[in-house]
Amino acid sequence: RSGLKAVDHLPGLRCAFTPISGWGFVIPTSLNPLLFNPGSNFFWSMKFNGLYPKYDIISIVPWLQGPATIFVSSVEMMRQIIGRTDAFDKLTDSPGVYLFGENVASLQREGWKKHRRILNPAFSPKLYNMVWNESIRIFHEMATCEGEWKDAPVADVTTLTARFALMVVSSCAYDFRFTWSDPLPTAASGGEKTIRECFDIALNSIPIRLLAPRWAYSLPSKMLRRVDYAFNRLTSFSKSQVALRREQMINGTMDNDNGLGMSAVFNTLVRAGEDDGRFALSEREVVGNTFTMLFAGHETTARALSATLAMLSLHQDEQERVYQEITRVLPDGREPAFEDFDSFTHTRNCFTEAMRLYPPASVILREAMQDAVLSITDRDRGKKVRDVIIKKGTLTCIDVIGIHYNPRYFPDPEIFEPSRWEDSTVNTDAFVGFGHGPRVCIGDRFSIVESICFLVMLLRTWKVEVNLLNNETLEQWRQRVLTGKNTVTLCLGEVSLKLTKRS
Ligand code: HEM
Repeated sequence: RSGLKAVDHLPGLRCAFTPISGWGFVIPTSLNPLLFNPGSNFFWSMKFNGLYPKYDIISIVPWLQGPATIFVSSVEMMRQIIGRTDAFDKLTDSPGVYLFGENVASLQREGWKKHRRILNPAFSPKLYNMVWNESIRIFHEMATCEGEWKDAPVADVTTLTARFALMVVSSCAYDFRFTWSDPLPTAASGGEKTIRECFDIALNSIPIRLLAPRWAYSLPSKMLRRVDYAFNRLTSFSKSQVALRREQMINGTMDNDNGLGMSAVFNTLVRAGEDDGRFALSEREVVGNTFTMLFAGHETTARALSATLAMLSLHQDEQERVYQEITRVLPDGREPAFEDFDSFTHTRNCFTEAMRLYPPASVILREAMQDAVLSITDRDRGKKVRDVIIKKGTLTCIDVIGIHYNPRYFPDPEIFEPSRWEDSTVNTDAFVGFGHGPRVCIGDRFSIVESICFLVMLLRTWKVEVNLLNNETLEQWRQRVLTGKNTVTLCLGEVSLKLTKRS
């Protein structure tokens, strides 16, 4: 009853667990008859089933575990929640802080201001220029190591985009350089997992890490030990990098600084760790931010790039427009320069449109910090219907998929139509792929720059087509690949592609 009161009796789902919780993620939806568990994937599956029959808001009130929750899918309500307001903030018990330590993405307003202020200057045109150049270097390395895709189709293009994005973010933001075939430094002693492997384990076991109490790791469970090992190893790797960089700063031996010197993201953090003023960061905060950037900055970009390639392989006409744009901007076949970035407008529209359809960050979470008045809008016209009172402590979710597929903002929302972004009347606020308001993604431009560079480098030389497996039809390929799955980010099925060198 208190849950229903918290959401002002808004209509919606009544179930055992809120889907935005560790249990909501791991309990199988096959137990539905018993628990009515919507499961972690319900934003995706419900978009086809009319999640919002009447208003742009629904409530989820769990009767077993988790806070009362609301989901909103209109720009008007999104602004009230993640725009400039004191009524809503990041979660009090933030999973991000628990997992990584205090960091810019997870802290509530007061703590966050300091972190954002320290990090903002690092995201400069100088950094983006470097992101571009590093993307070219890494792309060439990838193409060589992959044998220029002569022998076989790519079974899942995310294996390429994920490694590419991790290499770009670790090189440009952290100065951790490694090679395509040897992803990250292996452990000094034999038999240990590489940092890259630890990264994969950690990424795939976030719900387990959140659910398992500390004492559980002393149980004889191989799986829990593996998870604990991966997180601990990543922490000690990060700490050792901080110590190394600190020593280099003190001795003046910082030679591999990629030309960014003290303004590089990692150096900015380490230097803040040395400060003792108002803008000082503790070691835990430096490590927390390091992890956050690596996690936030690579998986998301990789998913967005894979979705763009999946769309361009299905829509050959759009790919041809991209190719024509590339040959127009680079008629002499020279290497693209950062100064060309703004000229690749259609390439960028394709990337934005793919991110609209498959937003890697598919929900944005906030908590009501006080009893808050929310003006709710109706589904048909987006007009204000009435005010509701959302009680303090309610979990508030911006349903990014819900907004991106809301036909009021994007007519024929299911259709991949990059040219809709050429229309000056398009509501750009309805694209929430990188968030909105003061907590908007700090790495949005970073990610767009590396992605456009990747697409230009790939599509100028290779034609990308869908690769049908085991006699499947194109429709079966669509079903297999284009069904969103909510893990930590929204991902597609394995995007299998065929790359043919253009003559
Ligand atoms: C396609 C790629 C990316 C997507 C879809 C994405 C998405 C988002 C979204 C939706 C938010 C807002 C979260 C909220 O309001 O609660 C966010 C915040 C953030 N992102 Fe990204 N991001 C991407 C790339 C990156 C990159 C490359 C970096 C770093 C190099 C990065 C670092 C961050 C950080 C630190 C925040 C927290 C900002 C703050 O709270 O002040 N992201 N991102």
